Amino acid sequence: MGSFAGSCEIVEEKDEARSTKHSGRYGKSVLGSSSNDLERKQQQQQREYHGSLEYDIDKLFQSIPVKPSTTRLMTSSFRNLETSASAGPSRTTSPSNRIAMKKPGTPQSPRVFGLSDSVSLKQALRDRCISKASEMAAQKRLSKSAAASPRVSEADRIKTLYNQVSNESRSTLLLPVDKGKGSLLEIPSSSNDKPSSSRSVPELEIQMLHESKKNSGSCLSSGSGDYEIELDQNVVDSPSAHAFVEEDVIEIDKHVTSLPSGSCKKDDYVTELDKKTRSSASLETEQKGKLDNEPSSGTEKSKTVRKVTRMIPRPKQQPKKKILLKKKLKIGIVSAANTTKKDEETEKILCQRCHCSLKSSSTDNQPPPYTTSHHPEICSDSLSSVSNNAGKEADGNSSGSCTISQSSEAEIVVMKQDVSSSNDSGNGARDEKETEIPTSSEKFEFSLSSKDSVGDDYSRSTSMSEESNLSRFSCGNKPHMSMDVRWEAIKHVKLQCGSLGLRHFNLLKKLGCGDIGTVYLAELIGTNCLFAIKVMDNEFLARRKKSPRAQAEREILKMLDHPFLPTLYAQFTSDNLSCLVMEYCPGGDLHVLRQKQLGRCFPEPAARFYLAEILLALEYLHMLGVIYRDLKPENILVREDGHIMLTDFDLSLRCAVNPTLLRSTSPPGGDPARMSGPYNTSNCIQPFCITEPSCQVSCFSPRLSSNQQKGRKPNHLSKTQQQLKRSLPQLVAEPTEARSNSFVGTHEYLAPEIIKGEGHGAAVDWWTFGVLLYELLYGKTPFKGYNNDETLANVVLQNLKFPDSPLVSFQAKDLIRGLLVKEPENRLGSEKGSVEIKRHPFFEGLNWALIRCAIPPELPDFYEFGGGGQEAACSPGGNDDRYLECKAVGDHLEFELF
Ligand SMILES: Nc1ncnc2c1ncn2[C@@H]1O[C@H](COP(=O)(O)OP(=O)(O)OP(=O)(O)O)[C@@H](O)[C@H]1O
Repeated sequence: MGSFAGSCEIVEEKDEARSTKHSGRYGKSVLGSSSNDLERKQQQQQREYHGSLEYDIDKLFQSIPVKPSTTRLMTSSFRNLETSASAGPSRTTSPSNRIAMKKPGTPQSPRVFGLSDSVSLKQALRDRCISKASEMAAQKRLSKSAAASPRVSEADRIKTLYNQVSNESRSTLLLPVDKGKGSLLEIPSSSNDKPSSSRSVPELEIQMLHESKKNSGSCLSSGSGDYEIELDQNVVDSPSAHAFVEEDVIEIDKHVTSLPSGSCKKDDYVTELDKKTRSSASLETEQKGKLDNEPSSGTEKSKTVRKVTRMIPRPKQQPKKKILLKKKLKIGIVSAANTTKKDEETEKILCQRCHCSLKSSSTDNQPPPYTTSHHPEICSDSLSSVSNNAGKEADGNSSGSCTISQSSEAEIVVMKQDVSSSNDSGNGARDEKETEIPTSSEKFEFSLSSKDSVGDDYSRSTSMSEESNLSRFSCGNKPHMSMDVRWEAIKHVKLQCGSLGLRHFNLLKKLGCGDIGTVYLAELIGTNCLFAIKVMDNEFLARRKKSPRAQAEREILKMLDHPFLPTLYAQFTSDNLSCLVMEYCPGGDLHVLRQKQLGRCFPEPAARFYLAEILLALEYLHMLGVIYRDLKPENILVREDGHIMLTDFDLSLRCAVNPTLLRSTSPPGGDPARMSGPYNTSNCIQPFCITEPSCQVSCFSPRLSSNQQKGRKPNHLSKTQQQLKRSLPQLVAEPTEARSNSFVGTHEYLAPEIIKGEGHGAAVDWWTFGVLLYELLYGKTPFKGYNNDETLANVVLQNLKFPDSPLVSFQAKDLIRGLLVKEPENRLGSEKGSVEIKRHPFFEGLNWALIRCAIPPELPDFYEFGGGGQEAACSPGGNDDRYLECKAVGDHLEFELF
């Protein structure tokens, strides 16, 4: 047993007391204590010890020769370690290291050894084990490293093993908790302290990293530099762990490469990571502060590190957190390196605008969805639809500029939207064989019947771009019919057969024959879906110069998406026959239906219902820049559900329109003088006479039942209500500027300005609207003569007269008067269109927005399977003039039987 002094030197102060205590216990012979008691005790202990197993082992161990040089080296090595540990920041000893150093002197050890026998039994055993393990590790390393020294001392092996143990413990236990502290302990600050075998790899890495830092450009910011600091630290700390990191980095690199360069997510990701990694990197920078001064290139470094770390084996345990962070860092670096400034700007904009949907918006060339912000929003349901469609046209075909101006009479904002129609840009791409372009006009082409339509000039008509129409059309993008199974049926056939043709239909019945074509009831084969197919002979049309009319109709049909207008499901050309596949209306037309009414005229509520729906359809058409010009009962079809559908657009005029949202305090209808007749007086004797003008009635005002009306004052709304109603915005979508000199229409329905050839505009539709109301109520048109000429003369010259029977309300007659004003500029509706007419007392209380939900007038049970043709005219029918009207009262709906 020798001196214990050597051991005591490496014991920390804290344990010194214990050492002293132990040395007192075991070191008397060494120190030469003279206490008898103590000697006795020691002798007693020695006796006990000599008889113990430990003593035997100790003896056995002593018989093993220990090379003094090796022992000295070990001691000096420990000393060096201790010295280096106390020399600077890198000397911070890890807890695991401390335990290993202290073990030889711990109280558990029954023996201490002098310098010659300078290790205890356990220490010696440990040394043997360590040596063995160290040897194995060193051999492994030496076999891989060409630079490894052939002469590896036992102390070096211990140190190497220690470093490995230290690294492993750090990577498994300490890394997540204490990244900074446990990092650089075992890395000697001086290369002199390192055995050549153990320092080769990390040092090489550090050197290379330094080099790469020096060589790197300035493409990475300081933030990026932070990432590299982290990377370096990793290399220095744990080469094996770094190897793992590097593998992931390689994967990540691939991943990053596959990311879209303009990815919003990527940008966000980087930004988010930036924050995290910068904070963590700066934390580490504070603690390490050795390798992080120089800016570096992440890309270059990655390459360098990759080179180095490929030699390093991958450990079994992987510090997950660290790696995760690394992944993020790498992504940040690569994406930052790959993203140009322009890209960044774009990404920012896109991110702000669409957030997560950047990818689709960047790759998708679809136009943005039409939103209410682009188009005026209006109170009426149908008007919303109108607005939406108008917007679509604007977006698809014109500049669609939205300007804000102020109306002369409106006190608030006016939103203007220019919807300038474009010229015909060709024919339907879906209609491959069709090559017609509207070129000619037809002048004064009268047909035999006074009710037949006449048409001429289409030179002024414009059409929407085929492309935009097709894009909507091909998608079946008709919101009001989006749930219709017929779309699916047609789509299915197209998918199966590639295209749609007449061969896919069974023509069941001829529904009617018009001026430009014949309409058939048809069933799509294999489905239960019925359609009305309008078949037009292209040769015939060309010969009769009616191709432009067919073209105009097709163009308009494509645009339509409204509950009271036909839905065009498909169009195609088969054997030089142009076919339009439309919605089928089994209820016949209003002309036929009127014939079936008692007295051949509709009761006023029914007429009011139909007129209201027609008004919405016309409003919509005007909004689209379509002047219908051919309103008559024959063109108003009745659907299965009793609601109407306005058809036949071959005489329609297309024009520019400026839908305007108005909020006006002036009385609706504008000039009160335009409210004609006794309407403004109090001396009317009509049953539903309203003695005081209540022009303020908006489309949302509740309608009172007849009984209620009788018992109430006409002006039943409070002042507040009236003001509120006045302040509701109005959509004005009247193409007031449109002009045509064409002689088009049906004799009895022709407006004076058309007959006089002075040029006409949208007001002609309001004239025809008046004639229609007259006919529905009285069973005949107001200016009908013995022949067409007399009819025309009457239209221009004759004053409006009302028959004595049937009895018609004052409001109805007043509306007719307002509409059948011979001067178009004074006609009701000529200034603001449907807005003026909707507010007429005839429609008072009608819920325009919900009219499509209202129960229509009861239909006579005359039609079976397309009884809307000529056959239907002869069919007997019922005459129940009662119908339910749906209206909003407060928050709920009320139904009222009329
Ligand atoms: N969707 C439909 N559903 C049911 N019947 C229809 C439909 N479309 C048209 N019809 C019927 O076919 C007949 C002729 O139709 P259409 O008005 O389209 O022909 P046209 O040649 O345009 O007539 P016009 O001479 O007025 O221009 C109509 O009288 C009507 O009864």
